[in-house]
Amino acid sequence: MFLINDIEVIKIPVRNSKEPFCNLTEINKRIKVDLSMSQIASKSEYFSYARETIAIKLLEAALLLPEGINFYIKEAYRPLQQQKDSFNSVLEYNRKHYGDLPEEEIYLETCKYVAPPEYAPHPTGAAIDITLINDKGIESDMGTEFNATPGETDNATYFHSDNISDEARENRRILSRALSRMGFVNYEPEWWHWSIGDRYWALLKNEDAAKYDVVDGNWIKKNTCEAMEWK
Ligand SMILES: C[C@@H](N)C(=O)N[C@H](C)C(=O)O
Ligand SMILES: [Zn+2]
Repeated sequence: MFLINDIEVIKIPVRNSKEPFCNLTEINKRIKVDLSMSQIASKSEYFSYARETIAIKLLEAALLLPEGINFYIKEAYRPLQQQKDSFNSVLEYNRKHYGDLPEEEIYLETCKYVAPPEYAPHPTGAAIDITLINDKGIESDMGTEFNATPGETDNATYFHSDNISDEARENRRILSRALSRMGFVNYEPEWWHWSIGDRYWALLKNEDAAKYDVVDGNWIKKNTCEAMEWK
């Protein structure tokens, strides 16, 4: 398993595709978005936007889900400043919590949970944080809360953790089967984090480069997908 800051990941070049962003709230009723934003730090108006390829592949994946089960997006695009703030605050927390560990290990523990801003996929529009929800609005049991940390869950946030119930394991399998078939890759320390087109994806898929560079909200505003007939 690679961490998001491993040398094999960060040495991958980035191509800077000009691919537009799509609002994931507009795609299909099988793709729902947590509009409360209550479990994320970002207040960005573009938190539900991702690159067009992600939107297209997500739609295809949604149609593979069992009847009555839907995708539930928690966060997609995240501004770079938010990524910096989150990384620094988790690093600070870990310094207090794991005070007796060497700084290098504290840094690695932080990278399991939040990517260093220099290599982070959310500010490029390549990553989504996603879970499952039924037609009655009840989220599936995935074994941990969304955005729990490996440290506080005895590593149960790891996708392949054996430290979860059979039901949660089956729900993770449902999530993975649909997303993996459409080309998404998972970040193993977080069952909810999936991407296409970032460095992590390029490494796992043997691609010679990542597709997307960091953009800001002004760029997204000028480069949104044409309203298309998704459904
Ligand atoms: C903080 C969590 N939701 C997340 O997105 N982690 C990954 C590793 C990231 O920051 O890209
Ligand atoms: Zn994520």
